[in-house]
Amino acid sequence: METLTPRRHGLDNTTRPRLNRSKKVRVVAKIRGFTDLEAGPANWATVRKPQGDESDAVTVSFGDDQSSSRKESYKLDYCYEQNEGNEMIFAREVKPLIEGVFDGLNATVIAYGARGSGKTRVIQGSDKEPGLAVLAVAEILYRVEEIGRSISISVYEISQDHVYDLLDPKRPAVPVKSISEFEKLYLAGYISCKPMQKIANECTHRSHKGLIVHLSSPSETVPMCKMNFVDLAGYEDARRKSSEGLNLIESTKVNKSIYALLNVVYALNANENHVPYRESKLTRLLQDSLGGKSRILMLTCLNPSFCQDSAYMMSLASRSCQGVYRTVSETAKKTKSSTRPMVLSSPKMQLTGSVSTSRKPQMQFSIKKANGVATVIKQRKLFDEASHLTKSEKKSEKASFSSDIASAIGSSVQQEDSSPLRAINPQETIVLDKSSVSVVPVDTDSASDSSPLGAINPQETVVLDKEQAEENHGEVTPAINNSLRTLSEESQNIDKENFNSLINKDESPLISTQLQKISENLKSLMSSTPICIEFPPNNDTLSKVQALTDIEEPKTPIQSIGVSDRCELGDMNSPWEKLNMCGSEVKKSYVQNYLRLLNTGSKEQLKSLKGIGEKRASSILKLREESPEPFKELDDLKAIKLSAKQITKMMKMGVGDIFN
Ligand SMILES: Nc1ncnc2c1ncn2[C@@H]1O[C@H](COP(=O)(O)OP(=O)(O)OP(=O)(O)O)[C@@H](O)[C@H]1O
Repeated sequence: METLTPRRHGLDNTTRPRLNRSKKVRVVAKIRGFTDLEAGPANWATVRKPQGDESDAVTVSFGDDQSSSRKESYKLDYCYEQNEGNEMIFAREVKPLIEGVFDGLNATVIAYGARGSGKTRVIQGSDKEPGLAVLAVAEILYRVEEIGRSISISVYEISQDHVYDLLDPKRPAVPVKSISEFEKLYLAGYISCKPMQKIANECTHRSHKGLIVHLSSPSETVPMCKMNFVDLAGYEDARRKSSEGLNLIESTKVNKSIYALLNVVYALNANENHVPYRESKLTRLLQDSLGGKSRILMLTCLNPSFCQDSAYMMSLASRSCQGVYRTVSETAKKTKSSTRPMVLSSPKMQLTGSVSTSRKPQMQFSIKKANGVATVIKQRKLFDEASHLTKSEKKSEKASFSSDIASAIGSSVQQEDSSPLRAINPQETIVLDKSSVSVVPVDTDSASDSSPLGAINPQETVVLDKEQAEENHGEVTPAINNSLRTLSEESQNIDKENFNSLINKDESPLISTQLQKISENLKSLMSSTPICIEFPPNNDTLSKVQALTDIEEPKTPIQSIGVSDRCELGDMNSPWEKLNMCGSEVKKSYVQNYLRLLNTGSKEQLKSLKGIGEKRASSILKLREESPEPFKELDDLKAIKLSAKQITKMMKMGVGDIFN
């Protein structure tokens, strides 16, 4: 890369921002240029820019008017197309942030998007085109020289929740005097093989990379200012890969930190009282450059060749503009799964593969142990990997947070109801598998945890993989207790007593029996997916979960979907009620696992199901090509020409088999 001079790159002080940049967060998109292997033009997205008033939002629409019955449109502050390069983004978006940095306001530029969507090319640049970070440092250096201040930089990487200093771990920041010096340090840090990679002897892992430019303070009374550039690891829907072990954990962590960041941006944009910085290492690290009077530029990178993950990222980007713009959806008459646009799909919990049939909590409690690391996370979650809702759940979620979720999952469902009612429903999934033991949430959607109102419906889901379920045959409770003990010992944040008592001894024989039956029945259905059983909640569990998660007792208990639709918490005292409760959970679990199989099973597995022959199996596979998860609820089976009556019959037969 040639040495930069501000003038050569149009960075002289006469280049002033044309737009009013008083907004705290700007969310823009960038459609990357084509690589040599790709051919243009991209026809999956239409960018509509406002005529005249540049402060109006830009609309990006997905789907083809002619062929698709449905079209999704998202509003953002701006969308840069292929022909609009880094220098233009710099002049319009980054330069105003630099102005702010010299006025004492921290700034953060974050590039995020699907894998290969051009994030690095935008932030770091290439031989032909300098990236935003390089252009910004050139500009800052030019200006500090004039006013006698100085800069230093830090370059770091976040991999698997560990932060690595890529320059000099002994020094918090390394002074930089010229752009060539900067490029040498920055690019060297960028391409170096990091500690994690060295250990694994390979350089292919995904990680977030960040640059902090520290601007010295002009006097003791004025604090030092920072400008951050973050190149997030690419989002990838892990369901499409048979991710296992480290890859799956890595993927899950990457995605989670993207959601965590978006949650923070949303909270900041919406001026919420609580901003969930503690959700991830990255947000904690950036906290002082995101909060307060800092300015943020969210740059959603889009792949010009259609990519589902890009579209999904776009829906999230638009979501983080909530409060400023709303997602626009144009839904045509047909709403069958077969016609769903790609962006409808929301990735589900990947780590455990567990299926939750109950309502989505707003605050989650998570205890995880993977690779020897145990952490406890309490999160509010607007953006979530498990943001899937059944139809009936959607109906019951007429509070405003329903529309939040719908937008977050890219759904066209638009709720105008802005009721302030929110619910809190902490859930836990206890996962036992050979490689790791973890207690993780049944990852679900959430809304603001600042609402004073809410329902608490704690449920525990025991997930065993098939083999283990077979091996255990009713040994669930001791196994869980062992896992919990390990977890309790490893985490200082967990009260061992409380945890062990989460398992209600009275229920274990029943659960064990159910587990055994389901295990046997689902054997034919499941190849690798786990089996899921849910414990009914009770008052004891409730208080324990509350104690552990620090969740305030709701002032007004509100019934939530699923278990508590039918009975008050604490009402389930009689064995008959408990049995009923388990029965309903078993049914739900069966349906969810059945749908999961339809969404993931091989053709042969599909054909082994009652009512599904060659033709239907082929049409299921075709639907899956169009949308990664075409079957979200039983109703969706109509897309493969099954009537409601046939579906009910199939389910009855299936559930009946449990008792054969
Ligand atoms: N504007 C562009 N014009 C042409 N090719 C581009 C452009 N931007 C990116 N590319 C190419 O696209 C590919 C992916 O780019 P890049 O590495 O920047 O993506 P990324 O989103 O950072 O990827 P990852 O998710 O793996 O970190 C590279 O081959 C790059 O050269």
